[in-house]
Amino acid sequence: MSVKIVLVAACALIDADGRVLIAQRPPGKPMAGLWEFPGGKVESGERPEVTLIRELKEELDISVKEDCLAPLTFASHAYPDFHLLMPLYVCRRWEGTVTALEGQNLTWVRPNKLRDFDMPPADVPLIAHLMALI
Ligand SMILES: Nc1nc2c([nH]c(=O)n2[C@H]2C[C@H](O)[C@@H](COP(=O)(O)OP(=O)(O)OP(=O)(O)O)O2)c(=O)[nH]1
Repeated sequence: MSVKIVLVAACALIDADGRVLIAQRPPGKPMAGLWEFPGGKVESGERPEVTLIRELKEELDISVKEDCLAPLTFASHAYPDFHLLMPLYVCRRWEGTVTALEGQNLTWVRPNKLRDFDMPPADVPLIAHLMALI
């Protein structure tokens, strides 16, 4: 049986206090209300770093340089209707002020508090990697 693999690039923005930005998926979308790392689907022919730079501008109004995106780990998770493959980058440096351009709720959280937020199941194993990093 074939499975649809969906490639999503995600980023943990980390502020000077070691807090990570998460965003709440808006109503109407799959997994609405869950807290996730900013990012989005990698379009055909697009490099994941380019996806992230594009999504961070569209969603958060910040400019990120490619050499400020450091790969940390990835999620590989079987959802009922697709398989998610999601590289997680970290970024500590950007230009501009983080602004919720799509009306999404945003919050900055210490990694050891991420478990207090409902996140997509694919994201749960990523928390330990952020705790180890910060
Ligand atoms: N951005 C992001 N997506 C995540 C995370 N964890 C996780 O399972 N996902 C899933 C949710 C979606 O199925 C997919 C990301 O797609 P998306 O946010 O660009 O698209 P979407 O579901 O709104 O769908 P679409 O309308 O753009 O087609 O990856 C995460 O931490 N960040």
